[in-house]
Amino acid sequence: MRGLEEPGRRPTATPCGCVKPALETGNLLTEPIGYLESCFSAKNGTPRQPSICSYSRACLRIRKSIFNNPEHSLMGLEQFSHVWILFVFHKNGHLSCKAKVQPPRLNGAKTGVFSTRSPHRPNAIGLTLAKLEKVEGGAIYLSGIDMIHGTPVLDIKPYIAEYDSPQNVMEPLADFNLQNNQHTPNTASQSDSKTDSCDQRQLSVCDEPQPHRSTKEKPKCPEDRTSEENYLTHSDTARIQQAFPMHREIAVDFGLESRRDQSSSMSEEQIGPYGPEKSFSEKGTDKKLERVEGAAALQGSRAETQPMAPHLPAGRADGAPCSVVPAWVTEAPVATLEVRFTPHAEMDLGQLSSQGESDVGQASFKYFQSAEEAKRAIEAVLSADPRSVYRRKLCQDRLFYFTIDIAHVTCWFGDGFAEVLRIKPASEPVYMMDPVGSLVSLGS
Ligand SMILES: C[S@@+](CC[C@H](N)C(=O)[O-])C[C@H]1O[C@@H](n2cnc3c(N)ncnc32)[C@H](O)[C@@H]1O
Repeated sequence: MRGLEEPGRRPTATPCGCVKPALETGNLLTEPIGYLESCFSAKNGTPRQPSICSYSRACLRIRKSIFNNPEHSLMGLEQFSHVWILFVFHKNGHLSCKAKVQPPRLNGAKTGVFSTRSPHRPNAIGLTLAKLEKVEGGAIYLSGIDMIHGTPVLDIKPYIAEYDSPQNVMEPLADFNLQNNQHTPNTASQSDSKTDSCDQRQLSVCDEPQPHRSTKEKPKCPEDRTSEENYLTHSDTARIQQAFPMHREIAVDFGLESRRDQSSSMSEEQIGPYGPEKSFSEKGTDKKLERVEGAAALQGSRAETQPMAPHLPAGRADGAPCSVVPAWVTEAPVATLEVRFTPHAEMDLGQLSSQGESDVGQASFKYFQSAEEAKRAIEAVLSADPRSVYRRKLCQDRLFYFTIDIAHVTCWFGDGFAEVLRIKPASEPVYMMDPVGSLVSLGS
């Protein structure tokens, strides 16, 4: 921002020599308002976005150390159907990130971290739009979440479509140049053909991101980028999607000009959902993905996102779009998987749900209301293919495990399907503890 000094990470002195308070420099010392009790105990199997599994449930109790009467802080919230949850990606493993990441949907292609929902960002803050099931005393109950158990929550804000959804905003679109019936979106930045060695990584471990360059370090490599404009005409409009809370999308083909010359295929690669790793281009092109146009171009040994045909949501009365996302956001890199349960797994699930009724001391589901709901949740998680791209490509035959509620699920993946083999009680139910001295320091 022009005119504003980059505060860096040091306290800033005013002309009179006083040190500015941390708040003014943006070096906020946060204190979680609570720790999420979630049906997902670990990152593995946790949906990548809240829309994937509407049965994913969680509870958040406001800590008494924040408000003596936590219920006072939630007064009125029950009148909202959805809430924004701001939280810390506390299980990132490290406090560092890279300028470019490889989101799963880009199949190994890189894009700027700020154009993604990657957990690995300069301030490890997540933002989830969740359904507010109920408010009870000093606690809220949520569904459709993508956070793991124990996630420190920083804030809750009501979702207000009138403010939060561009379809309700009456101002002219700032992100588009509407000239001669052409939209010029702010396209993803495109690196030139030089290789940014900062971003070259070795593909060496399964599911774990490699150590990243600390954000405290100055970038060692110049970020040489040229931006390229991408034009869509109204008449060429390709897809309409309407953005509602919880991602109800309506996609309508409107046949737009795609830049086939630049972006005929997508690649897929990752370690962990966002681990920037060896690009898929190094391993050849996945035919299945070629249908996804305009999302990522593969250049030599690396893949970068290219300017692409954005998806236009249903427009306003004047025909202008309300919001735009690049095609890679809405085009799934792999088809939705069919989910099967072996008879053994079905039996396991039945036993698990009835355990609470018969066995003293054994808990039945904590977040699901029935075995049927648990089954639907497992189906939702698996049909979205929760594996990292690394696993998808290089560990195809390995069993995949995840824990949801009290169920420890073992499955395997075949061509176009996932099959649940076993469902056992999770060995360690996770109990919540309210850690003492749980200040999370941001930006310092
Ligand atoms: C891609 S992020 C998106 C989160 C949020 N909807 C957003 O856009 O900021 C969701 C993934 O983050 C990971 N995750 C969830 N809670 C986490 C936590 N507390 N610490 C680290 N990673 C977490 C899980 O692997 C999950 O699939």
